[in-house]
Amino acid sequence: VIPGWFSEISPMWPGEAHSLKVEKILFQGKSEYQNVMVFQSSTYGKVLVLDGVIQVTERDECAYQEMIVHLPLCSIPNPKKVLVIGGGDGGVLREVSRHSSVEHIDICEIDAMVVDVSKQFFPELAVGYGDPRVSLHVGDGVAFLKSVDEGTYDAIIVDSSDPIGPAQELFEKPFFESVAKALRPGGVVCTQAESIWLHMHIIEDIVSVCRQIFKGSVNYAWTTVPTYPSGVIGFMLCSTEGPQVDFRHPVNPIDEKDEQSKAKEPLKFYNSEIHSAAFCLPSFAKRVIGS
Ligand SMILES: NCCCCCc1nc2ccccc2[nH]1
Repeated sequence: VIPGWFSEISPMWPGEAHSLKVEKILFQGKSEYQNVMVFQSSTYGKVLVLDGVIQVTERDECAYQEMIVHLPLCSIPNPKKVLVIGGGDGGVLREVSRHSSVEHIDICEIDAMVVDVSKQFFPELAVGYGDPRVSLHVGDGVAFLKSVDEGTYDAIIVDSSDPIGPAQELFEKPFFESVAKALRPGGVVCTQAESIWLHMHIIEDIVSVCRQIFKGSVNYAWTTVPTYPSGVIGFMLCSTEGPQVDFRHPVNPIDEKDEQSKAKEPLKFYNSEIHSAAFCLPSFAKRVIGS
């Protein structure tokens, strides 16, 4: 261990470790589910770490939060009811609330410490909790989905950590089946779906499960996040049977028309061109994922 540096060593990326220079450790705790740490980095702002894995940094979180939200929500004409599984830092909520058509946002986060730590150290992420349309449920997303009526949501966003730890069940077939049930016909889901450089086997399994369950369309998109190992992370975008969803051509572009977005910081990463480009894959990934 080099003093003053945080190295992200994890079985999720064997043989490599991204490092950030540490100015000061701001919080260290152990919740019911995981170790939680916040530190001030020298060049990426504040950093949230769960069980030794970087979840967000102030400098590059926009690339992840904006894409995981606007790729699904800009692909359907009029999203009204949205569910977020995970996402306890609040960044996803901030992005969903840019859509003026949205009437209600449920968020189910298993770890209350993540919510509290975000409110204390990441105000520009936790701002998402201030939206009156938001209702927070602290608990297991698997159980929450079993409790909702069929066809409740237009969109479900699964902003999970990784299959090692509390989020493990969010990568398994029963969970995807309950997501499909909770969506209306032509509803959409977007899940955190690992890295094509590191996790092609995990992605292959997720794609095959999704193709069995989601009879609309199944797509993989990706973005660049410098503080995620391999510099990229991807998303599964699926729609249920019903009104066709063409994820590659946003029907509901987000721009200044949404008065909510006027009240907010302008988008730093997402735009309609990068939306379409996100679905273009390198050949080694296309062979596995299919187009
Ligand atoms: N909710 C935050 C999503 C990121 C979780 C941590 C993480 N960081 C990653 C880097 C590469 C591939 C998958 C990853 N998963």
